[in-house]
Amino acid sequence: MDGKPNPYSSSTDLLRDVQAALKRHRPLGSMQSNCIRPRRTLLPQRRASSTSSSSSDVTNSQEEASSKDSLNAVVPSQNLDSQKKVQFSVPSNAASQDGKATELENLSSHMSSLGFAEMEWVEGSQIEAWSSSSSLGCNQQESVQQAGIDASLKCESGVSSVLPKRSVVTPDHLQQFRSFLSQPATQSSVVGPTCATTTSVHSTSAPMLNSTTRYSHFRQYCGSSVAAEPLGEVNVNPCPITEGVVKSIDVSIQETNRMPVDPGAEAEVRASGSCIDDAGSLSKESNQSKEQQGGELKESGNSKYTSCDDGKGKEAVDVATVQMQAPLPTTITSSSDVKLGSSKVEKREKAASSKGTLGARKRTYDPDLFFKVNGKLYQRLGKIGSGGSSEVHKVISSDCRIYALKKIKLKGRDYATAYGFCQEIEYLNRLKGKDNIIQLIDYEVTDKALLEEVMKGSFSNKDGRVKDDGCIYMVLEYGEIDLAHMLSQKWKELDGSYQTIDENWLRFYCKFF
Ligand SMILES: Nc1ncnc2c1ncn2[C@@H]1O[C@H](COP(=O)(O)OP(=O)(O)OP(=O)(O)O)[C@@H](O)[C@H]1O
Repeated sequence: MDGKPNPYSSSTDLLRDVQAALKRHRPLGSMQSNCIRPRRTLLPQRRASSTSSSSSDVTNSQEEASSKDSLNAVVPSQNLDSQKKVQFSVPSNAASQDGKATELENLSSHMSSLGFAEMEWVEGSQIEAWSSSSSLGCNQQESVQQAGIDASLKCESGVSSVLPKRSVVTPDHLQQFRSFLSQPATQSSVVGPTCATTTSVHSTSAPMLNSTTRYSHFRQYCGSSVAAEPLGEVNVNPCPITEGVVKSIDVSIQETNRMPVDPGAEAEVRASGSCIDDAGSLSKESNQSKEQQGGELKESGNSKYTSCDDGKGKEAVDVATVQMQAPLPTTITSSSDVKLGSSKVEKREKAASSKGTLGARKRTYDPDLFFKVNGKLYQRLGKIGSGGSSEVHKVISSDCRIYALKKIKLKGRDYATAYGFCQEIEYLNRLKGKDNIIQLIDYEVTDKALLEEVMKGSFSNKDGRVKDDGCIYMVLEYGEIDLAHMLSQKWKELDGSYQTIDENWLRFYCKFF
């Protein structure tokens, strides 16, 4: 036919070749899944014919072609278009697919002459699919140039991973592709995941994102709320952002150092200082007032800090109060100044009210809970015992020491008895520093004239009685046990027996009591 030598000498050879061709190019719809393998054996031929495609490209293209075959088999209505597109795409690829295309052309012509019309469809669809898929690979620059497309842009923008899935490259597709390429590069990030990082370059949301990120960095590393800088500065270059952060921090620090000393704060400092003094004296009197004093000290420390950090040393703040200062808050803004102002007023009112309360408590205390001896308060912990004219209580002092406080009521007693009670004080004073003697820590006789006579050794008012509600307070060392308790316990142990207390035992313990 057409004057060309007929390679098929007989119909048997022709049929054998046709069967071989059918095996190689049978549509996937009529084949089992494992029938794809013989087609892969043809890869060396295609690879040899292709000068620019890599092995991976060919493999991918072939697989795409297989899927294309199945698509064409399922949708035969596209057969006519496919045949047309074969004529469109084959010439561009025929040169590179020399052996394969020639063989298929020959087969096609012979099959058509023999009336195998379907063979032409299968062949055409196969070639079209193969050529279309291979022509859309990243390295198939010939087909890409035919479409007027830059292959590098296709590969970089990730189009290569999308287009091969399309059935055929039609003019509409090419037009869409051209319009796609004419769009700004920012949208390429939407198509290809590899360009996603470039989205923020032209994104309108990027400034907000950057400023937010920068603000969070401020909060994270500086812990201060600094006014946001203009967005333009932020988005031009990431480096200035860092500089801006540093500058802003410096500004905030300078503002901190330049904070003027508030006269009100100074007065507050002095007021809190005097309050400390008062509280210091009160701490000796009451533990409750001491707790309040601690709260007062904390407040004064906080309020004092802003005025003391001026670096000029104007404020003569004692070391103790400075050590109690709270850490400097890094947030210094106008709003914080307003808050500081209001807090100062509140603190002043609070200090005034607390000072009034402290003054009231300074004068009054619960006599059932506290004993006052020579201006010192002792809190009652419990009653130890009682004697003929007194009662002894276990107490704790302001320096947290435990004592025994003996209280002798003088009201209504005759003067001679009261005089005898006061002599006990004199004797204990004489035994100060002696071993095995309970030490007298402190004492107070409310009737000062009585105590003076006792100390002088004079006794003028023999028939008189103590008129006032006088008491004798004696602060003693606290003894765990005394001889009386030792003897009572010993008698309990010997109760019911005919034994008596061992004299040696009695001598031994009498040395300690
Ligand atoms: N310093 C002390 N430490 C511990 N307990 C004490 C102390 N002084 C007294 N007591 C206890 O208090 C109780 C009463 O003591 P107090 O001195 O009043 O007793 P008294 O001397 O026997 O009586 P009075 O002296 O009135 O005749 C005693 O039983 C004693 O156990």
